[in-house]
Amino acid sequence: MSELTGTMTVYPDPTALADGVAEWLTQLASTKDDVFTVCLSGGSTPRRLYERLAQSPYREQFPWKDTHWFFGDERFVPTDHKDSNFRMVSEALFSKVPIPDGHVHRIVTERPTAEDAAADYDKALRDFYGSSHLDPNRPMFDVMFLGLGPDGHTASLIPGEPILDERNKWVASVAHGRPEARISMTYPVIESSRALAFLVTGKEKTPMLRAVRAGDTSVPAGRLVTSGDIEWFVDRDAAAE
Ligand SMILES: O=C(O)[C@H](O)[C@@H](O)[C@H](O)[C@H](O)COP(=O)(O)O
Repeated sequence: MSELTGTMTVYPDPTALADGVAEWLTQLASTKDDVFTVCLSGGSTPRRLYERLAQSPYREQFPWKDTHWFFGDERFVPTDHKDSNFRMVSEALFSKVPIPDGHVHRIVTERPTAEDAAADYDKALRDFYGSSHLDPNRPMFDVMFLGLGPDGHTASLIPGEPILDERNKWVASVAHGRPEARISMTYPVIESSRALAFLVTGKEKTPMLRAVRAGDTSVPAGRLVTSGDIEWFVDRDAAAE
């Protein structure tokens, strides 16, 4: 049983959650005296956070020049496609704040196959990390943002997909993503984070939120194992309070 209890902060609604997490991330980033690395999630809940970060006071306070941005997963679509996570984050955040060139590390989907795109990003991560061995004492990310699907998926660690058993690759393709094939980080690299920050809103998530926090390893999110911090940022509906 892997305990994912962590710390849960309950906000009245998704708007308050976005502001609270923006504050948390800004404070965390400001304590780091060197490069700060954030891995982003897709989904509607994280989008509110990205939009809030682009507004005052975070727009002025956040250390954009010291931060590198990564993607935990991506849909295998062009970057101008409505389902692209990169497009979503670009519209919500990247286009509105002063991020230095080379600090956004997107999953390049303009490749012949999802497998090619995954292999490219796998190499890019290893190059950035500077090694092909993930040292538990040197996590790759300061913060890994994760959503939670009603079926217990997170990133594109989707029930029934071979990626759930992938322990060597850092990035793999997911043939049966919804609505398209996907590219996703695997467990080892997602777990190589100082903090896993789950963003969960809505009544439909309540059962899975409770199950995963209680350590239900029958679903993908419940199988995450980390020595880092676990932060649950949820709204009142998801917490069913
Ligand atoms: O690319 C994606 O869509 C995410 O990787 C996915 O794992 C998402 O985080 C969950 O499906 C929750 O999404 P919501 O927060 O929108 O419910």
